[in-house]
Order: sequence, then C-alpha cells, then structure tokens
Amino acid sequence: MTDSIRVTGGRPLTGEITVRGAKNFVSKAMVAALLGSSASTLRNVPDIRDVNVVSSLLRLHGVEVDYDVEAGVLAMDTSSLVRADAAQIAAHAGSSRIPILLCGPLLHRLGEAVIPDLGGCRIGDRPIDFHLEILKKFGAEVTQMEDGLYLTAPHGLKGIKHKLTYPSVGATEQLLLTAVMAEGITHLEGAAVEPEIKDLIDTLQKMGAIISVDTDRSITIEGVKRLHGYDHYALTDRIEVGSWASAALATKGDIFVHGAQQRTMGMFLNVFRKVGGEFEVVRDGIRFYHPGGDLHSIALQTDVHPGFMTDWQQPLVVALTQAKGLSIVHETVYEQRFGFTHALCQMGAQVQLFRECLGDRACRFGDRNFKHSAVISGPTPLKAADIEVPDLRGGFSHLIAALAAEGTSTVRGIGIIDRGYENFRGKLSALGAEVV
Ligand SMILES: CC(=O)N[C@H]1[C@@H](OP(=O)(O)OP(=O)(O)OC[C@H]2O[C@@H](n3ccc(=O)[nH]c3=O)[C@H](O)[C@@H]2O)O[C@H](CO)[C@@H](O)[C@@H]1O
Ligand SMILES: C=C(OP(=O)(O)O)C(=O)O
Repeated sequence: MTDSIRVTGGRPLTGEITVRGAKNFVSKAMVAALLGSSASTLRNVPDIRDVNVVSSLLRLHGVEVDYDVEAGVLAMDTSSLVRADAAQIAAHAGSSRIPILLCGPLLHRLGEAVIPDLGGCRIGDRPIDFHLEILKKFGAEVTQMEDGLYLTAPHGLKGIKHKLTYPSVGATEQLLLTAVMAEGITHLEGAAVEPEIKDLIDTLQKMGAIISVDTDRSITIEGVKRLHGYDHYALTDRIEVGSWASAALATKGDIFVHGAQQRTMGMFLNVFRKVGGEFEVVRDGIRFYHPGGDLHSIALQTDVHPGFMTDWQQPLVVALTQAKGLSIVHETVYEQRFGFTHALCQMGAQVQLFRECLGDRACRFGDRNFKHSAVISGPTPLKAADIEVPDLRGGFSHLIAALAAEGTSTVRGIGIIDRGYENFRGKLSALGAEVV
C-alpha cells in the first residue's frame, strides 16, 4: 500500500462509522494476559499496528495469539511461555511504547525480561525514569543493553509504597502490572486515572487481582500468587472518536460514531459544545455535527484525566483554525506537541507558538524553553498543500486540514496513522471524502 494519499477537500464529511476498542487499553490488556496462567479473550479489538506489534512480542514469548479481525476477537493462550530470543526482540526497537510494560509480567512469569528500545510518537522527550524507579523499588535489577533493557529479579518482587510526582499513565500501568503478583501490599499515590486505566484495573480484577481505587488518586493492590485468564470487552477509543468529531467540525460535516461512549468523553464534549459543535448522545453512539454559523474561539488547556486529553488537542486545533477570533491552547502534558501546526500554517492557518504558559496556570514546561502554547487566529480558509505526517495525531490532523482545504493535497507518510486509526481510508470513503 502506498504511503501517501491524495485528498480533495472542501466538502463536508457526512455519514456513519464505527470505532472499536481503545489503542491505549487494548495493547495493555494484551500485556496483562501474560500474567494469567490460562487463556484470555479480548473483544472489540481494532485492527491497528500497535495490536500487531504487541501480538508479535507475545508470540516471541510462546503465547499463542489468534486474532479474528472482523469479529474483533483476540484469543491469547499463555499456557506455555518461553524466554524470547533477544535478537528477535531487538528487531521490534522503535515500534511502540508498550514493550516497557512487559517488564513486570515477564519477571513474574519467566524471571527475566528483555525489552527493546521504545518507539511511540516523538512529541517530547518521553523519558522512562518513573518506570525504572518503580521496577527497581519492587526489586528488579535493570541492565542497559546496546539495544534495550535486560531485567531480572533475583530476590523476587515485593510490594512497595510509591508516590508519582506526575500522574503518568504508563508509570501507573507499570505499577499495576507489577504489583498484582508481587509479594505483599503496594500503595500508590498520585496515580493517573484515565478511563483506559480503569478498564485495565477491571481486567486485572477479572483475572483474580485485588485492587482498590480511592477518590484521591491513590490505589492499593494486594499481591496474589496466581492470576488466571480473562474475557473482556474493551472500552471504545475515545481519542479516535474525538478525532472524527473534530473532522466533522472542521469540514462543516455530520458524523455518527457508533460505539462512542459519553462517559469517557465528558471534557471533550464540553469543549466541542463551547466551540459551537453540536452532538446527540444515543444508546449506540454519538452524532457530532456542525450546526451552521460561526464556530467560537476558546481558551483550552490539555491535562491528565479528567481534564482535556492531550491526544484530542491536535485534531481540535484544525477545527479552531475555522473558529472566529483568537483561540489559546496550552499543552501541559507534552513539551513538543505543536510541530504539526507548521503544515497548517503552510495551508493558510494562522498559528503562533509561544514558550510561555498561556493558560490560567503554569505547567512543568513554563521555564524550560519549549514552544508549548499556541494562539490560533481564525477563521482562515485553508488551501491544499503537499505535507508530511509528523506523528500519529498530528497525521490525522493533517488529513482533517486537507479535507477542509480547497483543492487537492498530498499527505505523505500516512503509514504512521495506521498505528492508532483502524481502516481510516475506508472510513474516509464511507464519509464521502474524495481520497485516492
Ligand atoms: C500507549 C499509551 O497509552 N499512550 C498514551 C499514554 O502515554 P504515556 O503512558 O507514555 O504517557 P505518560 O502519562 O506516562 O506521560 C505524561 C508525561 O509524563 C512524563 N513522564 C512519563 C513517564 C516517565 O517515566 N517520566 C516522565 O517524565 C512524560 O514525558 C509526559 O510529559 O498517556 C498519554 C497521556 O494521556 C497519551 O498521550 C498517550 O497516548
Ligand atoms: C501519543 C500517543 O501514543 P503513544 O504513547 O503510543 O506514542 C497517541 O496515541 O497520541
């Protein structure tokens, strides 16, 4: 399949699509399956590259993985795990961020873990210091290899008390996946509480784990000796839903998203409404549409859950180029998530980036010289351009901009988008987009 797409824009996206399970949950649930001594079944699994990458890593450890793409059912049999070949693991370097989460489960089941260098979107430095600190506290010994990490736990893994200085999603998951089978009790303060983490906790509980979540970002886990497999239906990908909603707004369209779940999208829906978009929630999904008239500028700050998620930011910014007045977006989760706006400016948008925190509160990046605030002046007509996808959400944003622009754009490097958007080409066609 070619790595570029030609998009003739200027027509509204209208119609119905279905969004399946969340990239940021499904991949973690697949890692959790490793902890079970019997088979697991995960449902509502989307056909995205991150699922393929994790399937391949599981297979290298002897897991039998069977994916029925159409039904969205992934069966994982973990009854005969084996130590993986380090060279084969290293071949997965740079493919995803998920491998770091294999540490705890592999240490519990095999006594060692070989982890390739991580991938994921380059939207900031993305260190793994929190992960390593947690693993070492549990008793892991970590060796930095030329092309990844090697971990052992010569004295076993024992429960810890830990406080996160920032509610990192991955570090919270790292702690959960390690603590459930560690000896004794683990207590975490400052945990991330994203809906995908809640679904991971539900999955682990089905497997036999004992986990209590308090209202103050604290989580207590009582380690157990053995976990079994699970059968779980994944929550919908709220990032993909928000991306299509932003596409509806930017193209003056009307999109019904089957599978969209209001309970995971509260802050997005508030912002969507303030910008001037309308939505209707029904049992099977949410209809997002542009009601006509002007869109309104807003001031917005990305944040950890229950705030406005950073992964919603990039697609929404494209819609904000069509809003009347000055919008301010302060990105507080990643220090370098506005690179994608260069292409928007090339297409006629007016976006200025600032090093200062332009929100109503300062964030970790305020004194660190990163352009992490944006002022978007609109509405500006967009014109077609030849653009290169920078990262997953930035790439989808480029597609939205091309769909909203007059003329035919070439969007290159779209393979990145397959990492998190199932069959986006088919969905675009179903919504009446002119893409080849
Ligand atoms: C696969 C997956 O689920 N990816 C999601 C996950 O990424 P991920 O789990 O990588 O994101 P984190 O929540 O860990 O990162 C948030 C912030 O914490 C910092 N940090 C994180 C770990 C660490 O050891 N040290 C450290 O400083 C990061 O640089 C970043 O500034 O949550 C992000 C925030 O909702 C989402 O944008 C990603 O889509
Ligand atoms: C940043 C993202 O993902 P990852 O953590 O997999 O790079 C994302 O999904 O927007």
